[in-house]
Formats: sequence, C-alpha cells, structure tokens
Amino acid sequence: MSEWTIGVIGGSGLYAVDGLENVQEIAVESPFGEPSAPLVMGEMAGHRFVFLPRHGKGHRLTPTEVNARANIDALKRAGCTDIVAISAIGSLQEELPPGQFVIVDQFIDRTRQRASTFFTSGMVAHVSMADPVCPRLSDMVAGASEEAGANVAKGGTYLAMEGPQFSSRAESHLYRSWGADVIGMTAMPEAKLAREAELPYALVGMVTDYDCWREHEAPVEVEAVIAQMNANATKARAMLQALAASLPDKRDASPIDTCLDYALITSPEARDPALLAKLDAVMGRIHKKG
Ligand SMILES: CSC[C@H]1O[C@H](OP(=O)(O)O)[C@H](O)[C@@H]1O
Ligand SMILES: Nc1ncnc2[nH]cnc12
Repeated sequence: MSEWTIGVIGGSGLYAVDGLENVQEIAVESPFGEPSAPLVMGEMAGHRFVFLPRHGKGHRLTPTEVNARANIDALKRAGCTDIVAISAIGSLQEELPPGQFVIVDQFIDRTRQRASTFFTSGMVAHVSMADPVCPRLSDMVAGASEEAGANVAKGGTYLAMEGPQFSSRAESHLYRSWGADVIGMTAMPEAKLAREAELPYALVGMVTDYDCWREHEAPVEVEAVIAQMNANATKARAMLQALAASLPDKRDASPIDTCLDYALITSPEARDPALLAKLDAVMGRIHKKG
C-alpha cells in the first residue's frame, strides 16, 4: 500500500482532475473555518490523491477570501502527507513565456489581509521559511511536468500580491527590480501554512501572461489568463497522472514532517488548551507523542 497521500490544490482554470478512481466527495470541517470546497478523494496508480479547488466550485472566492488556514487544516485532517499546489502566474521575465511551467522555489510575500499563521496567542511557533518548498516533491513535479510535455523552469521567485486587482506598471517594474520571476495572488500564506502543518509543499506555476511590465504590450486581463489556463490545464492534469505513475509506494521521511520540533516556543504550562484543541490536526504528531 502506498505511503503517500497527495493533496492537490487547483488554481484558476483547474477545477477538477482526471483519472481518479474510487472517488468520494467529503466535506471536511475545520476549526479554522470553511475550506474552499468539499474535498474530492480518490486513487491514481495506487496512491491516494485529495483534490481541492482553491477558489471553490465555480471560482466563488477572491484570493483574499480563500481561507488558506481552513484549506491546509482540512488537507491535513484528510491524511495528506504532501501538497502539490497549482497556480496561474504572470511572468516578470522575458524568458518565461505564456505556457511555461515554473517550479517555484522562493517567495516574496506582499499579502496584507490574510490570516497567515495557525500559531497565535497561547501557542507560538516560528517555523523556518528559508527554503519554503520541498526539494524532493519539487523535483518530482518537475519531472512529471516534463513528462507531460511542458517546458519547465526549475526554480523561480514568486511575488505574492494581495489583489484582486492586477499590478500597476510601476509595481510590476518594482517586483522585477527585486528579482521576482513570476507573480500571483494565492501561494502565500498557503506555503507558510503548509510548513506550519508539517506538510511538504511544491508549487507548479503555469505562466498565463506577461503581467504589464512590457511597455508595448497590452496589460494582463482575466480573459487572456483563462484562455491560456485552459490550454495549460490539459498538461497540468497529465502532470498529475505522470506524478502518480512515478511515485514509489514507500515514502522516506522528510525533515519537513517534523519541523515543529524546532519551532514551538511557548512553554507547556503557558499553552492555551482551547487553541491546542484547534491544532489537533496541525500539531497532530506532537499531540500523539503526548
Ligand atoms: C484569474 S487571474 C488571477 C488569479 O489567478 C491566480 O489564481 P491561482 O493562483 O489560484 O491559480 C492568481 O493568483 C489570481 O488569484
Ligand atoms: N499577472 C498576474 N498577476 C497576478 N496574478 C496572476 N495570475 C495570473 N497572472 C497574474
């Protein structure tokens, strides 16, 4: 039996996956609020997959409204061992054209209106975000993306903006000057929360547009993003099938599986029992240890 359960967070244009067997839709309750949608659970090539459309059924939720805490908590409750997130991204670099897949490995977080930690007053933790994605999972999704026929850039810095409006040209130039390669509105705080929940996370970004920094080109509009995403979505689905086919049954431990061992700072007697109860999934491994 496979030791992997891959949570898949589908972004704009990817609202379902292909090839799942024994599919069940389950509404998972989270103490952090409502996840974006019920979880779609099934199997591919003998491995469990759990799919969640980030913006909800019919793309109801703005990037700010996506409850990333509830989503990550629900995926953890559903037994996910790892998370593959998929996102539409704007390109800030000439050599990353629409259609290109970028396996993101760094972030600049410019979001400002989102709950970005599970660990609030009564249970404080400081996880490392120096290396914010899982290298093993990122390598696997890079290989699977190539197998699906995509042009793949391994590594890239993702600027997370609040949205929902796209950037001004001045902002787009500023982010380029900071060394950002791609831009989106959702992978933060998602990646931070995955790390707090001890879930290895990889982000497959699919370039849909050149944002608005190219002075002589029309600025990004949703219509163009969706048209390009529809073209990319077939490859994204094939990438997931290639990933399933490439996974061994055995899952070696990742250092991310136990990263809270170095992150919790509140002394046991100062911990808030009510918050600890809410963290029964996020800190499930530590609760079990007693
Ligand atoms: C539809 S354009 C902007 C929208 O697309 C991206 O969503 P996701 O990351 O969920 O694929 C971007 O972050 C914005 O939310
Ligand atoms: N240009 C862009 N800016 C922010 N998010 C995006 N998602 C896709 N394209 C984008």
